[in-house]
Amino acid sequence: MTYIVDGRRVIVVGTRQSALALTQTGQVIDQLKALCAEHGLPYAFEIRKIVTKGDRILDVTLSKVGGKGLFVKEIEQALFDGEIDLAVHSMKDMPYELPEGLVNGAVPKRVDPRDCLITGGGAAFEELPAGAKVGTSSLRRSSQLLHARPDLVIESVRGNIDSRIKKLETEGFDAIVLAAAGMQRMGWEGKISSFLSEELCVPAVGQGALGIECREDDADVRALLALLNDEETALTVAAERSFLGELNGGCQIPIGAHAKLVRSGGEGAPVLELTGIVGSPDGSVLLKETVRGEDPAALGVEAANRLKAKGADRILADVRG
Ligand SMILES: NCc1[nH]cc(CCC(=O)O)c1CC(=O)O
Repeated sequence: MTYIVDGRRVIVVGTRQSALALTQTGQVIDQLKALCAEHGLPYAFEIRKIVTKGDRILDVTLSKVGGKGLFVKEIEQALFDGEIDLAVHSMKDMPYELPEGLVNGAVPKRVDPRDCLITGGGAAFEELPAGAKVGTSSLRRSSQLLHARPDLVIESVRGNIDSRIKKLETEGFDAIVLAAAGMQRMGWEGKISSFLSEELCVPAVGQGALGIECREDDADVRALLALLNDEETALTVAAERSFLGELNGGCQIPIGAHAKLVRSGGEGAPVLELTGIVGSPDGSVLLKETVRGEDPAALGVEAANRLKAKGADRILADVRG
């Protein structure tokens, strides 16, 4: 199955065709090439573009179709078929459970996890006029923004980040909410008007991080990817994903979580702090818990259980309908 050119194994990297997917895949390949040079590893890389079901129906309401894994199914099939050897995903779009035979080979260092606003005049959240029209299709964002500012009018805006930014003007929004990470990876930091603090708007699970999926039995690729893994990001993302798993969440559900290291592993085990939220889409209810501990999986479960004790299950059942 391995493909050799001039005595070097060619690692085929699968990607979706959106500008963001292509950009972040290219950035990961550049990092892998640098690691190969540094460690004297003989690999070459090739990109293979894959059109997923999610890309074909982007303009249909994703939440109605049941978005879970919509962007990853074809990519996983290509991994199983040996058509590709690894795939770079935005962590927040990666399903909680990977199929048997595939693993997340690396969690590279996370970039900015916050959400940000793109506005016409560069306004901060607090400066948005009363009744401002804010574009987001994320129930997590609408819940938290309406909780802070019930006067806002939230309207859905879909598509890739470039088309969402265009809709700021063409559809008369006062602001569009996007993940800062996507803007940063595209080199569009300059278009960010202001950031939403992690206290005001708890980010999506894994926001700002990537995951790199590969075959469990591909020893070459796993050894290479291990060099790209960032321990701090892997730990914090593990806590956030444990929280999401315990609440049975997908990406169309008003759940957010953000973990950070509050004591590095210098003396003893690293200590994590995890904040999780579950909210109603209209912002009338916003449940939040912050917990600290050493075990990421246990921390996610603890935060989820505390929210369940406050009624999170009922909110989620209402959203799921
Ligand atoms: N749901 C779409 C998506 N998936 C990943 C990112 C980029 C940010 C990231 O990698 O966390 C975005 C865009 C956005 O939410 O604005």
